[in-house]
Amino acid sequence: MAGLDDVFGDLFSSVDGVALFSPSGSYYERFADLEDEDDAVEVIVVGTENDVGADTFVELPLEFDNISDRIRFGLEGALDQDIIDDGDTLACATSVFSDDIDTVSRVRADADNHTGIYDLFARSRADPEVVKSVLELAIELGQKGQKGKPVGALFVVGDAGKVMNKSRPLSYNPFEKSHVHVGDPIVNVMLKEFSRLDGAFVISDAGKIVSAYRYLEPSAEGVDIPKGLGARHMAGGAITRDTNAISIVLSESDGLVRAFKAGEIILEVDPEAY
Ligand SMILES: Nc1ncnc2c1ncn2[C@@H]1O[C@H](COP(=O)(O)OP(=O)(O)OP(=O)(O)O)[C@@H](O)[C@H]1O
Ligand SMILES: [Mn+2]
Repeated sequence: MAGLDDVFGDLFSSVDGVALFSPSGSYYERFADLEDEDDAVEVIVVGTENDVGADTFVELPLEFDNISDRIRFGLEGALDQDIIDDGDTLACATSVFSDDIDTVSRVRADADNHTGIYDLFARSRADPEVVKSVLELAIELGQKGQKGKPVGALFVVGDAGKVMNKSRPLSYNPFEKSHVHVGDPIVNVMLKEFSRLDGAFVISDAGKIVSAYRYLEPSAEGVDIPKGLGARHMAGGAITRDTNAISIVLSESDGLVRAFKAGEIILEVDPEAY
């Protein structure tokens, strides 16, 4: 019988590179030595922070709990930064069951299979930090709800002028004359408080809260949303096709947070998993 090394070895034989997801220092060191050899493979570190000081690094906006999202983000980022080429095969080493790396996936970086998860943060009109703050806020809101009750919310981020033109007020805008930004803890409390109210929040590229209570009126032709979801998701998806905004939607009915770009769902996260 072939040894296990022979069988599992196929997972990382003849790969073009190795992607290490949030490796510990000592784990990374073992690869750094390998890189100095003649038949060196490229070593890419992917993580929320470059703790190990790797030369080749792709920054994650958050530790995706879903492994395929995590790997896709890393590979789409590496392709975008020209670290790897379309068609390259990578051994992606990540942790699933503990903090240590315990899993290797052999993945081909296929530009045609592009999900847009990296573009959502790095190539949206809005500042990546703003996208990240809004996503975190939506996840937090999904975990806690409002006073224990599940709550829904719709955040439209970026291209605010155009978004305002494709929407109308449902009520007095509490952010009318204010200059407040997402990410500020007090503002986050206000946003959570106002999430009980109808309509969407409109946020600028730089994170300024432009309006609450906005009723979106994009053309929804040809926008598909999962069954069971309604007007909030339809409007949230469609506005990202009509404008260069992205949207982040927390569903009151199924509790999931979804991000839309160009009319498509790019990311779906379960707040309870964070
Ligand atoms: N065009 C719109 N613009 C802004 N907000 C909207 C729009 N349509 C609906 N909403 C908001 O979404 C809320 C929920 O609507 P609906 O139940 O149809 O959406 P949904 O997609 O099923 O979302 P959920 O999963 O949260 O129920 C409404 O009460 C309203 O506040
Ligand atoms: Mn609904």
